[in-house]
Amino acid sequence: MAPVEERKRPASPVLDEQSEAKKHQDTPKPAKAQKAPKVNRRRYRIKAPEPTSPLGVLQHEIEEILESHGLTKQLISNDMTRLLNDQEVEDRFHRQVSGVKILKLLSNGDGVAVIPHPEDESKRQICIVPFGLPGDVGVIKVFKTHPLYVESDLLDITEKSSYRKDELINCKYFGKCSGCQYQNVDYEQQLVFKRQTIENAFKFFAPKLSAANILPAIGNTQESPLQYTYRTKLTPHFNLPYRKGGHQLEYKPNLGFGAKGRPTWRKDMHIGSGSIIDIEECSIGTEIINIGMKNEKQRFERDFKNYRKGATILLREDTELSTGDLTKPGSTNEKGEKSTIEVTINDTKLTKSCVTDPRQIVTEYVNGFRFEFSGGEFFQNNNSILPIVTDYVRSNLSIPNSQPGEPNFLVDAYCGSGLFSITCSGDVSKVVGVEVSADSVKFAERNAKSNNIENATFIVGKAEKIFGNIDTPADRTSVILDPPRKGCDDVFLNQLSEYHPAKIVYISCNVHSQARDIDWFINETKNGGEYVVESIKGFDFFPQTHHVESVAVLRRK
Ligand SMILES: C[S@@+](CC[C@H](N)C(=O)[O-])C[C@H]1O[C@@H](n2cnc3c(N)ncnc32)[C@H](O)[C@@H]1O
Repeated sequence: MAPVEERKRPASPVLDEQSEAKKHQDTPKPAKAQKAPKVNRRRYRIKAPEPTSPLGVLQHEIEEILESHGLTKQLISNDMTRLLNDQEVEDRFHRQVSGVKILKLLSNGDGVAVIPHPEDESKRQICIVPFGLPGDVGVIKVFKTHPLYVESDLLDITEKSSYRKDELINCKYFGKCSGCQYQNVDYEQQLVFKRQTIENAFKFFAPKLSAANILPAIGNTQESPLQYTYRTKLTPHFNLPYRKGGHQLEYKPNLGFGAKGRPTWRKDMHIGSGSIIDIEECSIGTEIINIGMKNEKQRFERDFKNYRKGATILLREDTELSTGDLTKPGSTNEKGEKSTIEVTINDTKLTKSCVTDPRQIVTEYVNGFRFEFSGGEFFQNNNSILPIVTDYVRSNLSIPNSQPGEPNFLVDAYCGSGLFSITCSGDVSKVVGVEVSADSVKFAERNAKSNNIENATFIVGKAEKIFGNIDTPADRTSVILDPPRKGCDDVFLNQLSEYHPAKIVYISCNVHSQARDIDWFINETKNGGEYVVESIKGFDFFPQTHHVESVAVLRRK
């Protein structure tokens, strides 16, 4: 293959907030009169966030709010060095405010409001209010200040949003646990919020495609068949305080999930105020995962004194045919017996158990295919939606204007243990999967074999290197991309463009990096301009949370 032109995306834009804060740090020092005692002034350290990380996305969302309220960055910027060095200023800033109206939702599911500045009547603050819904009016407490926004806890709701249906809440920890954001929103409305998240992602991160008005309308978000009890993996964790001399801990630390501040708006909720909430059960986890949680919690109550530092506990659902190997280790109850449950799906009896060892082999069934993978490696977490997603991806691989009998090929970049390679193998002549984890490739090969798939091969390596090994004709090849949250890098996108496949199906758990990659691929790579974005559609892998998976289909014009 000819050498690929190395074009690079520009580095992260320098944040205005950085220069703003730097300005405050650089204020001239007063002229030396007499030697004053040295005061150690604390400086605000600024890290430029990765543009498509939650903090990077927030920069765009703040800009949009400012624009819609006729505000400028100067009107909302906070002098962080003063705040860090003057207790009085800090007290003024960290305060209770009433009558705060939530204006909109951020892509991370938090509400956002504009509140008065505590020092200057002409200024305002952008205030993030977790668990606030657009239209809610309430009392908040500001507890942390940043250069361009403040964080708060929702203390009370005085006027309810029309979206708010608190009677739908299914979990006693909702409203404090950082896991779910939307339990009190109709499921149909959750799907609408997620479509809006994708629309915003393309507006913010695909500015050229948006300005050219050539993106398709974002499709309706595909619902998940299960809206609770769907998560096949949970990872509760605990922290241990530092103990001088390694003294044993006398009290049991909380084991569960992170708390989202200290909100008090749910008057029927009485749980402690630690940074980790002690969780007994999680309503989005599957039944066997919750049984595993109960077992591991009991074990932790007995063993916590033996731990020297905090840890995360793996809970991963394992599904075996009831006639299969049931001797595998799994979470055990207090009598030392392995916990299992029996379910029947389409007349097939299955036994479910909960794996806690990251090195143990886990089994899952998707669309009649059997998958094995290491408990600690990546596998999708909502089994109920996987048949729908894999069918959708498969149906979008077909090459336009194909004649009957013409061969077609599939390259599955970032293939993991072969989920898409295997479920889509029936429709193509040959599949090549590539994956950086040698362990996952080992399982992809094993999964192809155990499912009697003979047209799939797998390569251990970086997706960026794959095109040197691909010999299938590009105009008969579709490429699946399913990268981690950070998306694809420039080297990969340049190579993909050079290879010039007939179809690209880009699956992503971070719609922001997906939008950025598609904009860059089409506008900045050699052959990118020859592609059209055929469709973009969200899939709700994580009901009750703000997360959305997005599938974008690109084809050569
Ligand atoms: C979101 S997962 C998708 C896996 C698979 N498609 C599935 O659905 O099960 C992303 C995968 O990309 C792999 N990965 C990360 N960086 C990579 C790279 N540079 N080249 C190839 N694979 C990579 C990870 O190990 C992980 O298995």
